[in-house]
Amino acid sequence: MSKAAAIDIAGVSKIYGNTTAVHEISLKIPAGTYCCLLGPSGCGKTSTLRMIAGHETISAGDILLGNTNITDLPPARRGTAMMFQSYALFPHLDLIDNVAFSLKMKGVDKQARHAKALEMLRLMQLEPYANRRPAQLSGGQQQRVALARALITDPEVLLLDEPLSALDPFLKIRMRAELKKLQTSLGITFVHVTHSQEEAMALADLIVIMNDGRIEQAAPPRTVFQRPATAFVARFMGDHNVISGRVTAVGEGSVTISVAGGGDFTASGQAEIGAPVDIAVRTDRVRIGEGGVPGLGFTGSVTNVEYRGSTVKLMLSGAGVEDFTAILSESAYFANPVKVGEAVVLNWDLADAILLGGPAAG
Ligand SMILES: Nc1ncnc2c1ncn2[C@@H]1O[C@H](COP(=O)(O)OP(=O)(O)OP(=O)(O)O)[C@@H](O)[C@H]1O
Repeated sequence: MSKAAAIDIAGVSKIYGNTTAVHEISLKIPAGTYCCLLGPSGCGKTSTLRMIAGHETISAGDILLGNTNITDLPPARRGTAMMFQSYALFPHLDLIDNVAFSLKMKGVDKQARHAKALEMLRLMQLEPYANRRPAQLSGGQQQRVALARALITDPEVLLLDEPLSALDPFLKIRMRAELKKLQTSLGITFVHVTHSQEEAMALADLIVIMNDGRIEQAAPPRTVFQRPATAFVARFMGDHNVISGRVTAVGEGSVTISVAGGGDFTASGQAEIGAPVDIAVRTDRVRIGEGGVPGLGFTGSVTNVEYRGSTVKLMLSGAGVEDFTAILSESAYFANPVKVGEAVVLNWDLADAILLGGPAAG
């Protein structure tokens, strides 16, 4: 196997006619990283992956792999390999010939390419099926063939476009674990496109959250969860309430905001008085039914209760905030069960309310 390479994306844009799909993004992915490009449909993640692969021209900027500028290199000379969403296996070829295909294109003789294909099939625990055709395999096995086929060229970087999207939920979780194991054992750089927050959190060393052709945040999963950089990230990851208001007071490392027609809330961070800002409050850190500190809670009316097994999700509104979510442990909820329409006192700690950057709702 080759060694891993770092990827340096420097001021890269993708323009299709009059659509700018990717706006001058810059990102460094260290060698050997499992990187997930995450974002809603149309945010530009597939265009970014395809530009790294060389399947799409780069409208502006440069992409480097290690020390090599690959911007104008053809796909086969980049040191990357791509695994496609649909696997794109040849139905009339057996697994050996499917896996050996790219070596055949390179003119490698039959004996050598079959030996290498068998080695790849062994790595994927598919050796017993070497003479089968793709239709005679399960979805998970077909995916492993596609992986073997991508890895046969000893890439420094493996690019994966929604590799788990065609699998049923159980297989998805199993294959997710296998992908992680494979990346760890090969040690090469993986760039994996997904629209699933859960998948990115489970797999990535580095999550890159994209929105409308731009990078909102690039950070390890735990940082994304604990310190979302922007309101978009906080909402997209779904573990935070986002409250919009204007700064009315500043303290040592904290700000207090006023919500139009509603309450005042304090959060850690710094901003200028009068600035429109967003703050995030962790949904799992909200307590109910206790007296609290002003600015770190409010009295809300329960609009929905969802039982989720180990937790209970409450939806509330009040103090100018709509659709506020509180995730309580099952025991905390059932110690004091509240019903739709009841008024509930909510509160949290300053550490669980943070000021967000990026464009504020105003
Ligand atoms: N070949 C193309 N020609 C014109 N516009 C395109 C082309 N490919 C993509 N786009 C547009 O560029 C934007 C980004 O597309 P892209 O496929 O990169 O997003 P994505 O985040 O991968 O979305 P999805 O998750 O739906 O695949 C979209 O607005 C899309 O319509």
